[in-house]
This record gives sequence, structure tokens and C-alpha cells, in this order.
Amino acid sequence: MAGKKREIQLQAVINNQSLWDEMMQNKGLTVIDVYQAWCGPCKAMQTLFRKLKNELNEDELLHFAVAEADSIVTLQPFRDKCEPVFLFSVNGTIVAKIQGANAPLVNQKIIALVNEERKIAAGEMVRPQYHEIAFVDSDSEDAGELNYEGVDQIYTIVIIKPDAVAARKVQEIKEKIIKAGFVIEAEDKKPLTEEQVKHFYSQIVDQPDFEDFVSFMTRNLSYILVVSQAKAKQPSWDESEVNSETESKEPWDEQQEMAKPSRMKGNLQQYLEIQQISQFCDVEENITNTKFIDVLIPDFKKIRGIKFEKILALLRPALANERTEDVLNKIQDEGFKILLQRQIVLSEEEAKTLCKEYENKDYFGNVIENMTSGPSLALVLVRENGLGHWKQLIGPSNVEEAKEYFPECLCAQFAIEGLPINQLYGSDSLEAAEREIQHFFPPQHTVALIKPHVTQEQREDIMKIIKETGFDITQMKETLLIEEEAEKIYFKIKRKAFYKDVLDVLAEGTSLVMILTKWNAVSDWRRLMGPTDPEEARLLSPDSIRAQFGKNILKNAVHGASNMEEAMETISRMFEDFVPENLEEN
Ligand SMILES: Nc1ncnc2c1ncn2[C@@H]1O[C@H](COP(=O)(O)OP(=O)(O)OP(=O)(O)O)[C@@H](O)[C@H]1O
Repeated sequence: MAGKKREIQLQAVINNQSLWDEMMQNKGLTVIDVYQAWCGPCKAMQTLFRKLKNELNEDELLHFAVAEADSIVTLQPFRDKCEPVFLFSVNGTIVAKIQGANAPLVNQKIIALVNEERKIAAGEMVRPQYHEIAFVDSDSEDAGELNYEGVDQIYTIVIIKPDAVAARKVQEIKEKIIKAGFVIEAEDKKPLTEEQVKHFYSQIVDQPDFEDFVSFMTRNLSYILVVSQAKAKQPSWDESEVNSETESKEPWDEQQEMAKPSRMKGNLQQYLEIQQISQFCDVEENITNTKFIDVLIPDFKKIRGIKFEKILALLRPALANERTEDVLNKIQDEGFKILLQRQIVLSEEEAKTLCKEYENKDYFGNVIENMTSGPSLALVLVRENGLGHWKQLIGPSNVEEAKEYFPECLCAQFAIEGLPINQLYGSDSLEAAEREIQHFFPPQHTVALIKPHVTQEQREDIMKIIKETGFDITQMKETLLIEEEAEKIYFKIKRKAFYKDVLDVLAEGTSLVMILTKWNAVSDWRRLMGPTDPEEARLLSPDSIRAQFGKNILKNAVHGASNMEEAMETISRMFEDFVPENLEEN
């Protein structure tokens, strides 16, 4: 009897519009189970609600209700639903909707919203501006759009803050997040726009130093990660499995306990705190509405889950000498983008490392001799699932086997008479790829400047081109280049007649100064900029940045160091704390 009484008190029964309107006056969170007359409220979920009510112990902030869809005008859109719908009302605004008895998702949502209410009540955060969700039927929505709360994928956004990006903490943080069982669905390194900062940090917009914070975030590089949790088999939330009197035996709890040793479940913020890296990141968890993510990563829906992988590929000398063009066409036809390429005569040591798989063969000596006999062509290729695709494309290491079983593969197609080995090499793993790319294409730094006349939109376009060309924007700062600051960049033209005009153009507004990093960065950046005079650029190099964004010889959009010495000199003057990494003369 006592159990039954508790159950009645747990959820307010809302069976007409005026009771609904009254309920909307509740302070804090109200979780409403919207049900159909023919099936009644969700019994299984009541067990979860009771557990949360006990655990959270929040009579003022947390309320539960059941509402019959048919009897309330507001709930008309749910009349024909054949599964329960849970609505989450905060201070009278419906802020979320979950379709189906998805206990883990409902559990997470309640905990997150109650925690938010607690923080607001304690004055630790300001109430966010809620957007009432639409009561549309998610079955009739575009199936490709995951806009509403009916999805079972929950995302977390991690913003690695500019000071941590500058201190090169990104890799370490990413590795820790992956190790804990989270999946990086999308990532981007960029300065946030004002709109993005206000969107992500909506809870602190009223703080007095928020404007300074916006300026800091928009002038420096942040690293944005969208992560999800690797999916675990979720327990059924079947009433028959649940003993409501012995709450410690809940199946979901048990499964969570069992899952803990192999992967970190739940709160990423907590995990980052334990790892002592939370000070470098700001985290927003439990995001089920991808529109929130779209503001930060606009093409998120397109790139979600796609793994672009970089690998090192090599055409051995005999093939590089005879049929490079055919091979490159084939590689591109297979969807690979050639990011970098160079000819290189391998040393004996390099050849031995790359031909390790043949070291026990009697022809190993011949292979090494052949490998060092002339230039090989090294390539950095990128493609979705690049590693697996490349392995499949090149085929087995042995020519006979390739010809017999995989005649379409590159090993068979591009075999060289008298040589039993695959004429193409590819990295064996992503770790090997990173190592090999670093070895054959050692990174170089250059300095780049986007001039003041370039609009914000054009700046973003230029940065996109820079990234697509394979540059890493390693450091960035927005600054007004006047007097000594301008001289730090333009010291070599100080005595030219046009120096004063250059200074006048720079004084018109702030410039964006960047350190760009990639193999051959100095000359590749100059090539990407194009000729100094935009008129000439439009004629000779129409795809170049100056051709696209330059107005005249002074307002020619961008600047770059002319050589390695100038690049290093400028970097050390502009970015005093920057320590170059793996700097190679290439
Ligand atoms: N003849 C000129 N008349 C007016 N301005 C010029 C002239 N030549 C160069 N400039 C300006 O001075 C800047 C620096 O000149 P510099 O000779 O270093 O050009 P650059 O090496 O071709 O290009 P940058 O150094 O900008 O990458 C140029 O970007 C351009 O805006």
C-alpha cells in the first residue's frame, strides 16, 4: 500500500487544459509523461522517476506529471503517438522532448537539468535563454536531420581554449578523450566568431568582463571537438526486470558498473577534472539537438562520423620513373586527395625500414638495391577511411599472388617485369603514417599576414583555403600593425619608397598574423598568395589568394615571408614565446 501511495504522489495527473496551464506555473523542472488513453502512463519509467526523486531529493526543483494527450489542447500533436513522449518543462517552457521509453537518455536529461537548476539557485550561473521546442512529429521530419530530442546519440562539445592551443595541449587532450572511450565526431581549429562565443557561453553573457572574453576568444585560435560516446548495448528497461522495492539492483546501474573498467562512462567534464586537464577546456554535455552544434561546426551533419585519414604512399623508383601519371590518376579516381608529393632518393636505412616485410626473402638485397637506385615518389594522401582503402587498393605485397587473386589491384596493374615486389608502398597503421609523414615531409613554419582591408567573411574564406591546402594554423594573433609592430614584419622594405604607403594601409585596422606550418611552408604559401600585384595575379594565377581577394598592389590581401630566414626572424619578433618544433630546412 505504501508503495502505491508513493506512486500516486510521484506524478501529478493532468487531464485537462486548465490543470496543464496550472502545471506550467511550476518552478524548476517538470518531467511530463505524455500518454495515450489506450496504453496509460509508462510504468517502467516510473521506477526511474522514483529513484531520481529519492536520489536527487529536490521537492522544490523537480516535479513529475502524467498527461493524457487526448484531453489537453496543447498536446494535440501527440494524439496519435504509439509510444510515450517525455516533455521537460523548465519554469513553464518546454525545453526538451524525448520520444520513446529511453531510460538512459531521460535519466541523463533530468540530472543535467536539475544540476542546472541547482547552479542557478545557488547563483553560480544565470538562467539560459530557453527556446521552446516544436511539438512536431519527428517521424514526419526529414530522416537525415537529427534536430529533435528523439535521437539516442548524445554529443558533448569541448572547446580547448586559446591559451591551451598555444601551449600545444590539443593532442594530449584528444588522446585522453579517445582513451576514455569517447569518439571524436568532428573537430576544427579556428578563432570563434562573436556569435559562436555568445551561443556557447550564453550562461555567462551577463558577466561584467564578457566583452573582453569575447575579444580574447575571437582573436585567438580555439580547438573545437564534438564527441560522442562509443555505443554500449543498452539494457532493456523492462518492468519485469525491475524490483521497485530493491532499488540497488537496477539493471542500468549494474550495466554501468560492469562497463566501467573498460571505458569511462558518462560525465566527460568529471573525467577531464580527474585527468587534471579540465582547466584547458570548456565543456557542454548532453547535447541532443544538432542545431546547437551547427552554429560551431556548420557542416557537422555532413562530416559527422567521417574519418579522414592521412597516409604515406610511395612509388618505388622503377614505377616512379615509368608510369607516375597513370598511378596518380588512378589514385585520384579512387577518391584520394594528394596533399603533398616529392621525389626522394631513399637512403639504405630508409629503404630497409620501408621494406621490412621482405627482409627474410632471398631477394631482399636486390630489393634494397632497387629502392635506392633512383628517386621514389613520396605522397601524402587523404581520404575518408584512407588507411583501409589504400590497403585494399594496392593489394598484396607479392606480385604473383596479386595477379592471381586480385588482378584489379595496383600491385597487379603496375607490376614491373622481373620484380616480385609490390611497386607501391603504404603505411601499415595510422601511427606509422604519422611517423612516416613526419620523416618524409618534415614540417616548416612560415609567417602569414591577412591585411586590414580584408573583410571578416573574406578572412574566413582565406583561412578555409589555407587549411584545405594542408597548412596547419599553428599560432594566430589579431593586432594593429603600427610603428614598431609593422616593422617586425616589414623590416626588409624599410628603405623602399613605398614603405610609408604600406604603413598607411596597415594602420587602417587590425591585421591577422599567423604562423603556418607544413612541409615546404615558405614557398607553398608564396605560391598560394600569388604575384604581389593582384592585377598580375588575376592574369597569371587566377586561383591564388591575391587574385581572389586583392584590390591593388598595396591592398593585396596577404603577405608572406620570402624565405626561411625571414620567416624565422619575423616569427621570433611577433611571437616571442613560440618555440619552433621539428624545424627542418626543406
Ligand atoms: N612597387 C610597389 N608599389 C607599391 N607597393 C608595393 C610595391 N611593391 C611592393 N609593394 C607593397 O609592399 C609589400 C611588401 O613588398 P615586398 O617587396 O616584400 O613584396 P612581396 O615580397 O612580393 O610580397 P609580400 O612581402 O607582401 O609577401 C607588398 O605586399 C605590397 O603591398
